[in-house]
Amino acid sequence: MPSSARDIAPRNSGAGAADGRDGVHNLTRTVSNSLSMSTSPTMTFHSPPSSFGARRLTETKHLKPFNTQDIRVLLLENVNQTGRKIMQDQGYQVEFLKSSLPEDQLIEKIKDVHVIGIRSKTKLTANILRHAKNLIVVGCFCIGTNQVDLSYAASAGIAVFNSPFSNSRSVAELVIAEIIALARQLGDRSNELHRGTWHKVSAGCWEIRGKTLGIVGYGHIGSQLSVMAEAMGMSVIYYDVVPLMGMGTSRQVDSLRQLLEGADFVTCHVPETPETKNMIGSEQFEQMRQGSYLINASRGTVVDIPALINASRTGKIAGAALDVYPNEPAGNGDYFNSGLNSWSDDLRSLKNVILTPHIGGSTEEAQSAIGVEVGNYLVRYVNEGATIGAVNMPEVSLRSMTMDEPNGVRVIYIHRNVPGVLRKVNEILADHNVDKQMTDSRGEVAYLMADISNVNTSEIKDLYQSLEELSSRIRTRVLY
Ligand SMILES: NC(=O)c1ccc[n+]([C@@H]2O[C@H](COP(=O)([O-])OP(=O)(O)OC[C@H]3O[C@@H](n4cnc5c(N)ncnc54)[C@H](O)[C@@H]3O)[C@@H](O)[C@H]2O)c1
Ligand SMILES: O=C(O)[C@H](O)COP(=O)(O)O
Repeated sequence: MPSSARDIAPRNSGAGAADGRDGVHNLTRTVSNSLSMSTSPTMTFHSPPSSFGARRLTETKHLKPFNTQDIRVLLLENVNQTGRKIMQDQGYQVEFLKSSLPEDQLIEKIKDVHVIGIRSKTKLTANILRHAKNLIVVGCFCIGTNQVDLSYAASAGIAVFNSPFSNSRSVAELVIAEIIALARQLGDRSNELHRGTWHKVSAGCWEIRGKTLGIVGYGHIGSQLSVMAEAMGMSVIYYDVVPLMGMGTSRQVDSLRQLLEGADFVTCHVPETPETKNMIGSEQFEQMRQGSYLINASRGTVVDIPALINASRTGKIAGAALDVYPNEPAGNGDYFNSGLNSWSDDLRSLKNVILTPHIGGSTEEAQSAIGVEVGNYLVRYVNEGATIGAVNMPEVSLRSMTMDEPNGVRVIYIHRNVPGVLRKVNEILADHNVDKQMTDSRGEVAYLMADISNVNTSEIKDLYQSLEELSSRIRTRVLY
């Protein structure tokens, strides 16, 4: 892969001479600058000279906009270096922080950036996103997207991407380890010997062969786990809100109650939603088998922790493993001593309860794969406007920008999904040759992408302004 950053950088200074669109370069800068003050940030890029564009498309994964150095990226929560490198290689200005940020600091930082990369801790609420005047895209370098107000982001023209399954295997493997660790009380034995006590015991310790695993939420993680558990001789039942084909000989049950009554180990793999909040509470612990085990590596809101403490004290459950908690801290350091949760001391005092700091997806393999996947989504969105993989926008892509066409321009128009918009947009585009166009909607937001050729430099500003003036507009981008 050629180093496109070096190919392009020198042309930045002499852009006009190289691409023959000298006047446009300055004009577009003016448009961009004035717009960056408005409530509707728009970014307009310069393409490389057309004679290079087509070649670059075949040689690199992404078409590189001309002024990549203008793109400002904020990466929080120690996003893997693979993702960081992908963006640095594009020439973007990348700021990297190891932890999340408190709301006030995040609001200050987010005002300036075009791209933000986060993991599960950074809450991007509507209140925070309202300040993100230049932001065009959010990358969740993880599976969960519950930390982002997805519908607000869409309504503000901000696309959100995640990595839907790159850490699924890591989570499933952790859960397998926990099933055995709980069955054999490994955590307690290890702690005892660390303190110097030899406590050899078989009472209450079991093989997992022949036991039943109940999986709540049979998605990417649940189904991986199902295969591994059966390979170790367990029977698997699962409960999910949608009918799903079971792996191996696993079997779907009709209700959560049925699962709880039939499983020796219950493990949760559902997303954080209003329906899954406290999904496992006092009533559900009552329905579980005497001496069974609970594992939660999904989200902290799914299990009612005081109810779990009670179930453990009464002996209803013989053990539990928690990887996720309500109110997780922004970075490494104090948690249970921080006074965030009233139940911390009670939880810590329980026998055969394994507590891990949200490490389900924290393996070298998973983090590196997530960095590559989300990094590529972000670059493709910034450079080409492609929304394939977005979790809050319709998925739209065209095969390539018309860089080999004379004066080719890509128009991206994110708009409210109301009648009559396409007619108005196409009236605006009517004087040009529309080579390709695709549009799709998702809920209240629609996304239109059109590649048009033969756009004279003097026409670009008018084209942009005309689209901006339509009442349906959420965001206009013109890439060229
Ligand atoms: N501990 C970690 O580090 C870690 C890592 C990755 C993911 N996670 C969490 O695990 C969750 C699951 O991950 P996944 O990749 O398997 O997700 P997924 O979307 O592939 O699967 C989730 C499943 O839950 C089902 N579901 C949704 N609501 C339900 C309900 N109310 N009752 C029953 N089933 C319901 C869905 O139909 C789906 O099949 C993620 O949302 C994330 O929050 C945690
Ligand atoms: O949603 C996820 O992928 C997991 O919860 C992992 O989150 P993390 O990247 O913050 O560890």
